[in-house]
Amino acid sequence: MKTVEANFDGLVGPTHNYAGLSFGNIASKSNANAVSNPKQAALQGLDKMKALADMGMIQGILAPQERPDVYALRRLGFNGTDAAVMKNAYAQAPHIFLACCSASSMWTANAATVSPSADTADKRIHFTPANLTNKFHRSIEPEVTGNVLKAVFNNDAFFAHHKHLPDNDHFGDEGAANHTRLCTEYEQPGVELFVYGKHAFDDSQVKPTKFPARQTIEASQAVARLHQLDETKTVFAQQHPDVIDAGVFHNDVIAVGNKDVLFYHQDAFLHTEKVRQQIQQGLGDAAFHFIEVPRDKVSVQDAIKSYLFNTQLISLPSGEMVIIAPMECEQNTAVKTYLDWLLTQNNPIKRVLFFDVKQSMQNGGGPACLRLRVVLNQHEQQAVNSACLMNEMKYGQLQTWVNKHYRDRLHADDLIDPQLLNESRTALDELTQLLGLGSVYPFQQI
Ligand SMILES: NCCC[C@H](NC(=O)CCC(=O)O)C(=O)O
Repeated sequence: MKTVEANFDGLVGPTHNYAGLSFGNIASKSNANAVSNPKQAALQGLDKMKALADMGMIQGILAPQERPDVYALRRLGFNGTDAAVMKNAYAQAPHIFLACCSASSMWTANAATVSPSADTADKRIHFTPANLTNKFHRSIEPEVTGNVLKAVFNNDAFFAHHKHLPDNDHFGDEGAANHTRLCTEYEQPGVELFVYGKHAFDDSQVKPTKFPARQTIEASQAVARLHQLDETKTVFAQQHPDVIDAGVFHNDVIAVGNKDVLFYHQDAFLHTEKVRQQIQQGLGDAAFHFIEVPRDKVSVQDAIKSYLFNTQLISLPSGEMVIIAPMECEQNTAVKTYLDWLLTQNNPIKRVLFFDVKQSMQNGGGPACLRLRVVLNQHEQQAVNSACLMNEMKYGQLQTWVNKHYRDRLHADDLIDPQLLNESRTALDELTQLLGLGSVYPFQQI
């Protein structure tokens, strides 16, 4: 068994909806109040997972969270039965209520930052759940995310789990969406690239002025310390404030890397040349491919609309590198022309495959947002909870599970239906059995 990079995708939760919760994320804002289809969203996600498993990739499944989050609503002063909590919250504070209903844990690129054992001093894989402090609806994810990760990577000899960083904007952390690991072979020590949006403790540094910078350098540095990374192979790069202001709310909307390739937009970083030098230095003499997409071929606007960089750049078992892209890339002329040209060039990327993840895209989440990457060597592969891995049987079971429990139409007004909470809890209880997770949800622990 070779060392490989596995993808753990988030299962879309039964309350998937469009509430316009993410200021700075253009798709989320422009689809606010649209009617969603949780069933279709979950099935689209499963299809992508199954397709990657069929290509010979290790594909994992991460369980969604319990929503509406009545515990958060109780902390905010709503009381009575669960039904009363939901009804009163919706009547008195609809925005808070909707935030507590979001299925946003589906975007597991924001679940945690993960450092492979080849990069860490104690040679274990390190996980730090992201605190996601910048958005209230996401800041209520990290506890359960930590529970789920511990249930999937449940072996202290191989996996080290940290608590999320202090819940404060100074340590705003969005996880793997702002973290890329580059290397020659997965089992070799790599360079870990952390991309941040602002300095929290130094006002003299530039930062975006229109939209929030969700990740601070102080958070990235803390994660690097916790993960015991080699300083000579750790790079901190500032995302260009102008692209954050244009709607690039995470680095994975403007750059993606895999092995010896960094595929990024010309405007992604504030000091591009320095980033390139530091990466190259960290990797020593090894040949590296910087694929920079010029703005005159693909504008930042087209990159945001199509999610060209929110693609998964994966290495198949054959060694061939392919791009897993959303359909929107095929439909955007500038992007499709660029991709066709890219495949004719001398670089490791050989194919592009297009997937329909529209239900997720409408909230600003492309294929790469839906997955958390975990490099696993042979022993680590055996230590993972195998019930969380995708295969023919698991695919069938999960499809049946979704079809049984999920609605195919959900509007904001439907979210106060106490029946939806019951349906979700019944579904999640069954899911924890299917995935062998034990009790990870608050409703299972009371
Ligand atoms: N990595 C992609 C994350 C997308 C996510 N969208 C949202 O939460 C939108 C939810 C809504 O608007 O209903 C976010 O912005 O963090």
